[in-house]
Amino acid sequence: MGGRCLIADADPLVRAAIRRLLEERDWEVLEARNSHEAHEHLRRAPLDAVLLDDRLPGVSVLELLPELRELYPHTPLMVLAENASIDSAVRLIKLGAEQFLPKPVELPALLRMVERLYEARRTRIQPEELDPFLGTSPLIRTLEATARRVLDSDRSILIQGETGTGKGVLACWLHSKGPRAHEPLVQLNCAGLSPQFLETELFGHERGAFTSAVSRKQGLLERAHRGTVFLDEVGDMDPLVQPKLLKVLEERRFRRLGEVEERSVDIRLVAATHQDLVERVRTRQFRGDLFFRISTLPLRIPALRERPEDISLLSHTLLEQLSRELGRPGLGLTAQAEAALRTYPWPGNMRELRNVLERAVLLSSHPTLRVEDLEFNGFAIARMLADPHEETGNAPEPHLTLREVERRHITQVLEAEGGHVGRAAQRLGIPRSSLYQKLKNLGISSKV
Ligand SMILES: Nc1ncnc2c1ncn2[C@@H]1O[C@H](COP(=O)(O)OP(=O)(O)OP(=O)(O)O)[C@@H](O)[C@H]1O
Repeated sequence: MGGRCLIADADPLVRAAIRRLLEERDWEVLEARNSHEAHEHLRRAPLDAVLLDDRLPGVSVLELLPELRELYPHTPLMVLAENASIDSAVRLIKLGAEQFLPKPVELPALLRMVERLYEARRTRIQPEELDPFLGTSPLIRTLEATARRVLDSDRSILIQGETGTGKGVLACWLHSKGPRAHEPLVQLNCAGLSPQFLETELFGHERGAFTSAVSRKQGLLERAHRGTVFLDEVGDMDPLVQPKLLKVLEERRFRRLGEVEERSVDIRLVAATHQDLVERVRTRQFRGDLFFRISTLPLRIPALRERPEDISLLSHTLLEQLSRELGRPGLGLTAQAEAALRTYPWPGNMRELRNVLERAVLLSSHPTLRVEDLEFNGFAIARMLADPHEETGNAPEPHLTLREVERRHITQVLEAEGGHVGRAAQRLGIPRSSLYQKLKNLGISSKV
């Protein structure tokens, strides 16, 4: 028995083809031609899957995804993407897409993906059950030791790490293992929020505090009383709101908007950012006093490429979780697939690793995932290994010509930089013009 699926795509032929496919499997299908209609359907009744065209008329999918993710956190959102690059795919996933499928859509792959994600919802492991310290590398061992030391303190914690390293997972762990575990954990992502929205979310407001404040609203701080507030992307917090947060941390008091009386509150702050906050303080985008207040207990999560020795263990653990969730227990990896996973630089870190494995579990039908199954949106990891039948890892490959080594290295760096030639040139330490010359000579396309 299927669930209810919304197809949001302007093309009637695409909608009709997907409708036919899903209805044959007993799904109830709804259609939307633009973002407005998609919102309408979502508002009316719960859905088990949403397929969104990345060029849906109306609001851009980059704005629509975070909105839908926030409003309907448990609905699987899948994007049908035309010409998606690694960069844009990482962005889509980060914004809340569960998966994406390149267009033109392969219908059997789509069906498998929708049905398996639907099944997986029932058995999904909750964030507080995830172990943020998987691995044996000195970097991750040190992180665990430091995190355990700061667990019982009431001081604010600042988690720093690149996108997708698991800052949210670590924040959940800190809450669920600490003394406030039985109190609420309230989360807010500060990125891109206007000062007024951020203020009303954090502090709440009284009725009539501003034109649209038709009723009173309790803020997140009040909801988190005695518990933990997790502020993600704190580096993006609007400078107008920063002094108000500082006051809460220093005095444990705040005011709802439009209220005269102050309220007292007892919270522990866990803040996270992927930005260099010292630099933001230097450029006056972040207040120095707030930085000192929140950074007494800093925790830095290493990027995956800083701890390649952990990737095999991480891959097996994630694969074990995913294959259970997706109803394919016991899936393994070939040695070549494992080598490819170790070789890839993972710009999207744990999120990307999880996504590549999830995609492979969803789409492959082999009991052991092969290097050919590890595909990141048109960029098959297999291509990184010139000869997919040969065992490779981080070890040097003396049989390669200098030209081949150069070609592979440039391709890898370019892919890690999402196809951005300027950034790749910088990383390779050569002028951009020289990199263009090399791309031409070596026959590498800059479009990844
Ligand atoms: N230790 C882990 N075990 C299993 N999955 C993990 C782990 N760490 C991270 N993930 C997965 O990676 C994804 C990203 O994690 P999370 O949101 O915590 O990262 P983040 O660093 O906060 O990302 P962002 O910078 O985008 O806010 C999630 O899907 C999460 O389930």
